[in-house]
Amino acid sequence: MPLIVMCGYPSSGKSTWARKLSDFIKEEYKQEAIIVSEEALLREPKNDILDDSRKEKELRAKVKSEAQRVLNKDTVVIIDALNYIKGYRYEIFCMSKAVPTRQLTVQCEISPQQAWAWNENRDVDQQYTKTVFDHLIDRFELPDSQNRWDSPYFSVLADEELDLKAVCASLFASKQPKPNQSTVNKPVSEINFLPTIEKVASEIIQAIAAVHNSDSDVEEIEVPYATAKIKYNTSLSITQLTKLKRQFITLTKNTTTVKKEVLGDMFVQYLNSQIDQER
Ligand SMILES: Nc1ncnc2c1ncn2[C@@H]1O[C@H](COP(=O)(O)OP(=O)(O)OP(=O)(O)O)[C@@H](O)[C@H]1O
Repeated sequence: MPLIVMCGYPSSGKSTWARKLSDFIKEEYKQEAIIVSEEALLREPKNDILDDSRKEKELRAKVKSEAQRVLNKDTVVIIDALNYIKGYRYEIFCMSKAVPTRQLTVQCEISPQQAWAWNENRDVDQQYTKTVFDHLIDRFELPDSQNRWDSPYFSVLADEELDLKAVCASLFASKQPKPNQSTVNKPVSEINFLPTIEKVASEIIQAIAAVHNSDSDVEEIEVPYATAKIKYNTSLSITQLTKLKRQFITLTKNTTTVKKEVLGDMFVQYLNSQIDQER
């Protein structure tokens, strides 16, 4: 069943709306809606974790693997977390595709000033410190409805009600393509997935390696099998790129709906999202 990705500044109402959505889905659709809560997975005070990039990364990984554990075709899952990194949201999108299930994004779209005011009114043990709060706001990569992984996209402003009916209509309306549906472009899984993705990803990495070796001063690299370009980052070694290739293959190998024609662009988007996280 589908996945809802909550997103928003710290203290912007994500948990409040996640609970309301979950209740609405249970009441109106008689469906279980599990909330995977970042807060519930904290093993230390949240400011200590969010102030430490290694611990924060571990927390993100925990949230993702918990969502992956409960995500199946029968349960709605709501990820109630900051979800502020574009590349991380893209990884979640790949995870949904692998099930396959539908995914949508709900952003609590309030101003930093409003979020800080709500933060100050919380119980002290739930408050963000000013340093952590400002740091998160600075690094926030807002969702963009033009991105496939942020779409369908819904937002709720500070003084508004989220349109729960519209969210659910979008969530339950569109049926997932059947894995064996016959289409003009065969899904990769039907055309010998592993050799195909290996070949596409390896040739893309070779194109990046060629630029690495030539010492060229470029910002973007054109690669085969993709219309999107790679954002060039000299600090990313070929060993790291090869590791990212393996991660990408693991993420997408159970996918039944991806067509061969889009694999190259998917891999480029994956690499770019990882490169963004390295910056
Ligand atoms: N629409 C609203 N009007 C006024 N206060 C609100 C509103 N929505 C949430 N709050 C308050 O703001 C605080 C933060 O809300 P909530 O926990 O839902 O945010 P969050 O984005 O999940 O926070 P966190 O970043 O810690 O996960 C709470 O005290 C909550 O009661």
